[in-house]
Parts: sequence; C-alpha cells; structure tokens
Amino acid sequence: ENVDNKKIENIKNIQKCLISSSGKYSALNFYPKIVSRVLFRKRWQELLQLRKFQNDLMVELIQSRKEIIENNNHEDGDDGCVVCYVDILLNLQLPEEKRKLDEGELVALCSEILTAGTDTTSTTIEWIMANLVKYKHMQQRLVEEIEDVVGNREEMVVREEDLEKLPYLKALILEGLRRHPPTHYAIPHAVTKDVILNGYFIPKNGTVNFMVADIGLDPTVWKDPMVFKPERFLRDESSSNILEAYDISGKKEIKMMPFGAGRRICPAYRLAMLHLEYFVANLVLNFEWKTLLSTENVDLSEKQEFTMVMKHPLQAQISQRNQIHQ
Ligand code: HEM
Repeated sequence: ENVDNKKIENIKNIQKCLISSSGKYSALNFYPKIVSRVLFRKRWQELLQLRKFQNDLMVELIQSRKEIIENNNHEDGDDGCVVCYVDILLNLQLPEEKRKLDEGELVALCSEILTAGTDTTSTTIEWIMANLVKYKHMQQRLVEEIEDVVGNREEMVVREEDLEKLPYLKALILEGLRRHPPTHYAIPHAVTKDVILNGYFIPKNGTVNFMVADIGLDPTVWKDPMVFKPERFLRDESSSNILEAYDISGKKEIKMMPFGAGRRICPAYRLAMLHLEYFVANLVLNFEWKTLLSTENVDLSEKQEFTMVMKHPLQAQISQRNQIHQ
C-alpha cells in the first residue's frame, strides 16, 4: 500500500513484458545452455536485461519487507500489515538443502504468483461476463437467485458467506471454466523415471502436458460440449437449483481440469473460485449488462496470449440496476 504508483506501474509493465514474450524466450531452452547462448546471443541479452530490471524493482521491495520482519520480530499486526506471501518465503527453510531461498528464487516466486494469480482470474471473469451479456436469460436467472438471498438488505452486496446459497452462480462459474479455461494446457510436468502411461512409453525426464481445454470439451463425457449451459451442473436441469457436488479438484474423477489435478494442482484453486463467484455475483447484482447495440452479437472467438483471451474484448453497456432498498 505504501509503494508509489510509478513503481507499481513499472512492475506491471515488466510482468506484462515477460509474459507476452514468454514464447520467444522459452525457445532458449530447446538447446543446451552453452549452445543456445551462442545461437541466440541477442535474445539472451534481452532476457537478462529484462530480468535485471525486474530484479532491481522487486529486490528493493523484498528487502524492505525483510527489514520490517527483522525489526519487529513478530508474525503480523504491529506494522499494520497482514502477513505477506514474501514474509512466508523469507522465513522458509528448504528442508533438504537446509538453506533459505536466495534473492533470485525470491524474485522468481514473487513474479510467478503475480503472473499466475491475475490474468487467469480476470480472463475467466471476462469470458463469463461475455456469456451473460450474450445470454440475457442466464443473467436474469442469476439476478433472481441473488436477490432471493440478499434482497432484504439495505446495502445490495453479495458477501462471501452468501455464496454457498447460490447454486446457479456456482454452476455458471463451473461452466465458464469448462468452456473457457484461461489456460489450455497445464504447466509442463516431467517424469522422474521411465514409465508406461496408458500404453505409451515416457522416458525419464520426458515432458508431459495435459490438454486442459480439450478434456472439458470431450463429447464422450459432455453432452453438446460446445454449448454454454450452466444447468449441466445442476441436479435437475429444468426445475431444481441443487448443484451436483462437483469436485473441481479431480480427486474423485477427472471430467475437466481447469486448475490441473493431483500434487501440482493450482495451489490457489479455492481462492480463484471465491474470486470468480464473488466478483461475478456483485457485478451482476449491481449492474445490468447489455451489448452496445441491441442488434449486436457477442463474438466469442478466442486468441492465444499468455491466457486464452477474447479475440474481440468484451464491450458492454452497463447501467445500474434498480436498487430494491434505497
Ligand atoms: C481462474 C483462475 C485460475 C486458473 C484457471 C488457474 C489454473 C492453473 C493451472 C492449470 C495451473 C497448472 C497446474 C498444473 O500444472 O498441473 C496453475 C498453477 C498455479 N497457479 Fe493457478 N489458476 C488460477 C488462479 C490462480 C491464482 C488466483 C493464484 C495465486 C494467487 C494462482 C497461483 C498458481 C501458482 C503459484 C501455480 C504454480 C503451481 C506449481 O508450480 O506447482 N492461480 N493454475
């Protein structure tokens, strides 16, 4: 909170720059470092320069946190701040190597959490809102469900504790993640020894990835997989509003895996679900979302950036809903 805007803007820019050129720089991994340094000399220089810029920005912030912890010698509270992610990283002792994280590792982990935790959620919200603009009846059904729960309040706001009473909202979020997962692949995984997986031989250190988007569109698992239909997650599509207990973590079975599955599942999948439900509910409760022109259609074409974004970003006309209680 005390960091000046210019610095925040710089961090935002460097993160964006590294994300948007991640394809370009990941090519540097294709050859052993010694070869790639010669073949792609210029690209290496560019990357190292960006990384230095990022380092300079973040190390200063990390250092100031370190000083606060050392001076206060407490877990949280006295400096008016909650415990930060970086506080936990600074206290971490690597059990096998018996050492703390070095500066480069701290910067890499801070960079990872910023990247992994922002575009993913905002892209998913945009896809879901686009579907709500396109399918007015879904927006209407959602508003009615929310008003039934919060309708008597003075302040029209959906609170965290309301979310469990909103099954259609959850069904809508799940359908958004099935039909428009922000990442179409998981992070590459590697096997630590030779294995045979489903009849395929995978050699030690071989890279394995998962086609997250295609799994959610498998026609042998999902009826009309291309159709956006939140009701598919409700027990009785036509009448009942009871949500099938759907296990997004894939512990029982895997019919879709927008957050990955198993040991390396997205560590923030519950937080992400909370963000998605909370933001969509409040955006819809407070505002009516429409296309700019009544004849206009919402174009749901995709474009691959760091996440799979809308090729034509959502443009909508929003107006404040009539508040029931003034
Ligand atoms: C809609 C929102 C999100 C989606 C769909 C999503 C999806 C994913 C996926 C598919 C992976 C890779 C899993 C694998 O390789 O098996 C992942 C990893 C990760 N996610 Fe998320 N994520 C979301 C939000 C977040 C948020 C809000 C944070 C942090 C605040 C976050 C932090 C991370 C981190 C740190 C990893 C890497 C974990 C590792 O290396 O083991 N994600 N996420």
